[in-house]
Formats: sequence, structure tokens, C-alpha cells
Amino acid sequence: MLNVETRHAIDPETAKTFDTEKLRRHFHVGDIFRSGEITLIYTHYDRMIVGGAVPAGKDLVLDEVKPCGTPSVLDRREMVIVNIGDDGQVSADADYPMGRGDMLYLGMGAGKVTFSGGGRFYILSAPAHQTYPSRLIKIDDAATVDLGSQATSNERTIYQFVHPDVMKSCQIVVGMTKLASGSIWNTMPAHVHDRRSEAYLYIDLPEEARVFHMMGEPDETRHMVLKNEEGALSPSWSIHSGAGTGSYTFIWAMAGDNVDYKDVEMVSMETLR
Ligand SMILES: O=C[C@H](O)[C@@H](O)CC(=O)C(=O)O
Ligand SMILES: [Zn+2]
Repeated sequence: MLNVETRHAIDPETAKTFDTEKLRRHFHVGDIFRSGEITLIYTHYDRMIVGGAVPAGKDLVLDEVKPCGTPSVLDRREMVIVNIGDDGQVSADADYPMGRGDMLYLGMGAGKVTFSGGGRFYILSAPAHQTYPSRLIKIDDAATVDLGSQATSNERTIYQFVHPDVMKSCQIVVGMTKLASGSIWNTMPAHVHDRRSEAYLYIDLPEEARVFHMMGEPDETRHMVLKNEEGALSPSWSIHSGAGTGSYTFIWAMAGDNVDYKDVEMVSMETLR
């Protein structure tokens, strides 16, 4: 079964007026990992798709996605799949066995995508202009950046999987950030990047834990309270940062005008409101 929801792009003037319920309706990503189903959110933020597939022992096939307007989803798109569950397999242009934490890049034209096994697959996709080779990337293949410190509760390692230092993609850039034990803050100091939209998915949170995800223009911030396997859409004008009730991991993904991870505007603490 395939569920597809469309999210239109919201401008910052409108977002300012949102209460919690509206903020979540537009920016919250939840309930995408449904047993035996594929659930996609087609966003108008750089036309990024975020979603989940949980085959639960059966085969789940992703082929036509109506809002894309092509016979098959990868006809004019690239895709990144992250397994956040047990061992599973993804088949497209080849068969890819995937353990927990593995990422798979599928290039434009890789064909329909079949999910199987015990995996919980997080799906990301953006329009593509050429075919780059599909590739299974393990955490040991990722480029790493260590940031923050224990003293400021933001010690973390950024694992860049689909990133120019590791492999080529058209516009999608994806990685995973792991917080050191006792550290709770991600992406603080905060930043924005008008060239790219971003999506976050928080994982490795115990049942009772929550992340206060910060968003909004730097001088007009809002927050959403998220639990395990929930996430947030981050428009180009928004900060994307979070503080957890404990440490956690999150998967970040960007698409837009460039793939330059460092092309960000840092936000000074003075600017934050
Ligand atoms: O533009 C980059 C993305 O927001 C994230 O990679 C940031 C992040 O993982 C972090 O600072 O913890
Ligand atoms: Zn960012």
C-alpha cells in the first residue's frame, strides 16, 4: 500500500502566525513507518520527498508516484534510502542487502524499488538531471566531522554519506549525526542556507525521550516536540536545531541549488529570538 501526502511550501510571514497544531500540520514528519506500507510526503521544498517503507517480511514495491508525473518514481529523480531497522534488502538496478545504519543511493533511472526483509527504510528523493551510479554506503565509508564539546552539551560526530567528499549526486546530500552521551544539542550555534531545503529525522531515542526541534526565522523561532522516528521539514529560511532530553541520532538531508555542505550562514546568538 502506498500513501502519498502533499505539503505545499510555506513562507516565513505565514509561518509566524501558526499555533502548535498548524506548525505540526505543515512541518512535522510523523507516522511514516507503517507496517506493510509505504508512506511518502511529497513536499514543495525543492520537491524533496521524505517517507518510510516497512516491508515487515513482505515485498513492498515503489513504482509510480502520482505527484511526480512520470511512469516510475526514479525516471527523473534520485533517491537515498536509509535502513533504521533490522536487516533487509532493497532491489532496484541491483539487489542491495542493507543493515541498520546503511544508506543506499539510487541514481536516476534505477527503476522501481522493492523493499523486503526486516528493514525500516527512510526514503529521501529529489529531482535529478543526470544519472550517477547507484551505491551502497556504510558508515565506515562516510566522511566525518567532529563538532561541539561536552562543556556546551553539543559534542557530536557528523557522518557525511551522500556528500561530494564521498560520492556524486545531483542535488541530494544526506548524512547522520550522532550525539555523544550526555550531549543534547544539535546544530547550535544554528545556521540557515537559502540555497537548500533540509529534512530531519530523529532516531535512537528511548520511548519516553523527546527532542525540542527549533525552527523558524532566526529572529522568530518556534519549536516542535518530537519523539523517536519523527522529523521536521526545514524550509530554506528556517533554522533547524534541536535539544533532546537525552542524546540521540538524526538523519539530515538537503536538496537545492548546490551540494556545498559548508555554504551556510551562521546565526549569531544575538540574532536569535
Ligand atoms: O547543513 C547541515 C545540517 O543542518 C546538519 O548536518 C547539521 C548537523 O548535523 C549538526 O550540526 O549537528
Ligand atoms: Zn543545515
